[in-house]
Amino acid sequence: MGGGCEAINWSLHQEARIDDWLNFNVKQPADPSSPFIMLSVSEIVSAESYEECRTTADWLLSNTQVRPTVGIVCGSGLGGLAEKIKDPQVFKYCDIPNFPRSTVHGHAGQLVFGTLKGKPCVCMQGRFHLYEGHTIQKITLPMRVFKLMGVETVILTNAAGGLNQDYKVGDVMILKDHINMPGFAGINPLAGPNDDRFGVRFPCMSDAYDRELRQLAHDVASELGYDNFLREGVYCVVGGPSFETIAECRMLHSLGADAVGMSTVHEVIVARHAEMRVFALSLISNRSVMDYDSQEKANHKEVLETGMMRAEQLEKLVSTMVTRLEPIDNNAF
Ligand SMILES: O=P(O)(O)O[C@@H]1C[C@H](O)[C@@H](CO)O1
Ligand SMILES: Nc1nc2[nH]cnc2c(=O)[nH]1
Repeated sequence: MGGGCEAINWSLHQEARIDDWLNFNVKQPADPSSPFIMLSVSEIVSAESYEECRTTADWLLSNTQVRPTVGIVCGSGLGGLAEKIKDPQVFKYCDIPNFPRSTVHGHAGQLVFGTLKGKPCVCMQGRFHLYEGHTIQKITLPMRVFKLMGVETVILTNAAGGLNQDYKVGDVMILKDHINMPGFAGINPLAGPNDDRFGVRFPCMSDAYDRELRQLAHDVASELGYDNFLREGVYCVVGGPSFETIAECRMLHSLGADAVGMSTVHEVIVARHAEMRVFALSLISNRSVMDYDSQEKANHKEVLETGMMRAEQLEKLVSTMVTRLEPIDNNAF
């Protein structure tokens, strides 16, 4: 087997069958006014291409003087962090070229540029999820836009169910690792042709959650007196939007997951592919139901309420961490 990409020698018969498939599956709608615009295979393959991300980054950079080095993603009910940004410049997602729309209650749907304790940053007040119907490339497009704008460190927050029975509602879990359940079925933001301008074909994920940033979080939390509700564990992402069954919670916990959510991991994979540093935390907004006799029921209202209850401490923790972030020394080896 040659070292490089082996040219595929399609037979005439195979090429004919591919043409048939393309004609059948990606033909233009019969009725031109049809709302269902069929994408050609090349458009599907190139969706959220480098050029699209570059267009979005250039549009944003031409509309703000801020040159962010830190990118923050606010999860459900955690958008208050963006309110702490000084001299904010706000862009609604619907006004940003190629950006999807936020549709989930508790996700404002705007990008906020400014400074956090003097550090230039950009904050997503609301994120995108697979269950909203967005493609996995679309929900992770902001990560690539962050990279192209010069962001070096991303801080991701989310609300998650507590699988670990020691966890209480309101605890904050630093992510030390993740389990990408959709990934086992091939739902991975890096699937498809790799664009080397973003990163390598097979990026390592065993170091996804920056050890120094995790230690910084522990140090800051101790200084702030947050040790009593600070945890560190494994986050498992599922597709949603339905919450887990009892059997699913028990399975995920037996697999080593401490918390379960519906986001974050896809963003982490793309951020690490682009070699940005990653720190992520989960607000444990509800305890996953593990017992068939339990009366508890996971619900989004509780998720948002817990976010409001813990918002102030989370904002203080993250903003203090941002103050202490050191620029990445690109000459370090
Ligand atoms: O964006 P995050 O992961 O914080 O949102 C969580 C997961 C679901 O989207 C929602 C369920 O309540 O909260
Ligand atoms: N999948 C999932 N996501 C959540 N987000 C907040 N709570 C939960 C939960 O219990 N399960």
